[in-house]
Amino acid sequence: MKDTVTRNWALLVLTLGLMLSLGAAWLLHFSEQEQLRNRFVKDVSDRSAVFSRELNTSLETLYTLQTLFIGQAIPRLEDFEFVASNTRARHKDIVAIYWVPEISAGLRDVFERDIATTNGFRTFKVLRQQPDGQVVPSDKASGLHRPVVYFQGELSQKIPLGIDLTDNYPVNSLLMQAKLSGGLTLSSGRIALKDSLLKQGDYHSSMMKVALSIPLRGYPGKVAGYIVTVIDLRESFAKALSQIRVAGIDMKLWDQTGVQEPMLLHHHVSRTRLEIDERRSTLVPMHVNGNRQWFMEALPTFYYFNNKATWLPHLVFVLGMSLTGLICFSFVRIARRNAKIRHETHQLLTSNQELAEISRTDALTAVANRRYFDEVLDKEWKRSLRNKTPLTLIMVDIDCFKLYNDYYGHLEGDECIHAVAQTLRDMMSRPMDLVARYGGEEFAILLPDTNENAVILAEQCRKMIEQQRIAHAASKVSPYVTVSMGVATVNAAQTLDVSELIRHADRALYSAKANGRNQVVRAEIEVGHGGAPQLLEQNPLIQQGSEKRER
Ligand SMILES: Nc1nc2c(ncn2[C@@H]2O[C@H](COP(=O)(O)OP(=O)(O)OP(=O)(O)O)[C@@H](O)[C@H]2O)c(=O)[nH]1
Repeated sequence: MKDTVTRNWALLVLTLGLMLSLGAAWLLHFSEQEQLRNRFVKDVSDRSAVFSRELNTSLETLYTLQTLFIGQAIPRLEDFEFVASNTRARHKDIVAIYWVPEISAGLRDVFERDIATTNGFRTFKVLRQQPDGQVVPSDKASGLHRPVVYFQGELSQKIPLGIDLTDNYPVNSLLMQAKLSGGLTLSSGRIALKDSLLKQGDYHSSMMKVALSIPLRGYPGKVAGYIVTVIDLRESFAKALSQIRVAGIDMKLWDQTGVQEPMLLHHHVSRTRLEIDERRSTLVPMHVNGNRQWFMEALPTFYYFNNKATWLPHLVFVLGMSLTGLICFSFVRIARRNAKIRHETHQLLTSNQELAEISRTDALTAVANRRYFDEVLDKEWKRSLRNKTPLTLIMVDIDCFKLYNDYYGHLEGDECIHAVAQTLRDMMSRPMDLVARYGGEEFAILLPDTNENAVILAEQCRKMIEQQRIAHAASKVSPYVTVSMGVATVNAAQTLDVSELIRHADRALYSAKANGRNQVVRAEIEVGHGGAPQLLEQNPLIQQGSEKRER
């Protein structure tokens, strides 16, 4: 029972410990992840801000090219190249710059001549691309021309000078939007100028490009123009990211202007090149000039979070479980120690009981010894006094026992004493009746709450012993072992001493002996006015044994 309680308590402590440890570890992990998440959003916002700033700075520098057209309608190639190459030197993400004037077909000849004259060219022609890919001088009679006149940039971006961009739909629409907005205008998505024009060449599809235009005014005859640039977003990213060292995040730049499907402009792959944790991606709006809605999508790799997560939640869990284990262990140890103490106490109690039993038992006869008899007599006497109940004492003595010893020897004598004691004990039916060895071959029987009728029991005992037929060849009374008994019954009184009871029972026994042994004699006692008991007569009313001998 106690073991089950201990086990249940230990289980309860274990369960609570497990729950608390798990809870604490989970809370810690959760708050740590929350912190990492916030840090991630901050990192992404920082990147997006730096990237926007870098790109805007590059775009804004294009306004400087407008200075070329102050005070003159057609700048010289030399001047254009100087300003454009300086701009590109400062902004590595600008890979090419074009000047694209807008002229009416009627003014084409004048314009071609002015370009040639301004730059000392032998000739300059506005070109158009035929369906077979061949480039020929334009023969358009009406409408507008938007030819590429000056170019500064990487050769991979170079297209034939003079080519009319009105034939190129995506670029042409970009120029018209720029004209409408009157400011910086970003193209929708990527436009590969050269591919669109020639459908051949050394264009690198991995290069992400964005076109920008600035409307220009001033040419006689209401001619406007544009500056178109090609921006390598990879460079813009690289430049921006070099300022913020955050590893483990993939970035995607999306254009979501108007209602169109989001268009992927650029995908920056993290240097770690590890697996992406899509669930934690986040979108950040970009603030880039050019009338477009761009978004930065940040996709963290598992590395980003795992690398920053600490071992603290694990440590808390392990420590919690260790503490729980320690408590359980101590609990079980204490319980075991208690069980051991309980067991030892029980053993001690049993031993004490055994010792007490031994201390009050006569070793030869296994009935109560004299010491215990005295103890019980005292208690019963007091009880008799309290309850006003009679108390009877029977003194028993084996007849002619000296002769028995002499005849059979002491060992046989011991056995005889043992047999008589057992017979007397077996005759007692009530648990409170006590048979004790009073000394030598003499016994005392204490019968609480018993009146003079005790002589009947005494006589039955006497008979029973005689009927045992224990041979006693030397006896003067009978061929078998017999006993004489003296019975005394009193009602305890304050004035009476317990020794009186013994004395009267002794005297009655003496009478039984004197009267010929093998008989029961009852002491007649009366308490006088002075309180002293008096033995009125010793009544040998119980007949002697049937087989008598000469004394
Ligand atoms: N074997 C044995 N003998 C004992 C023991 N205790 C006392 N005796 C003997 O019991 C005898 C008692 O004898 P007595 O008191 O003279 O009386 P008795 O011979 O029985 O004669 P009556 O009592 O007059 O019938 C003595 O010889 C004791 O030695 C004992 O434990 N074992």
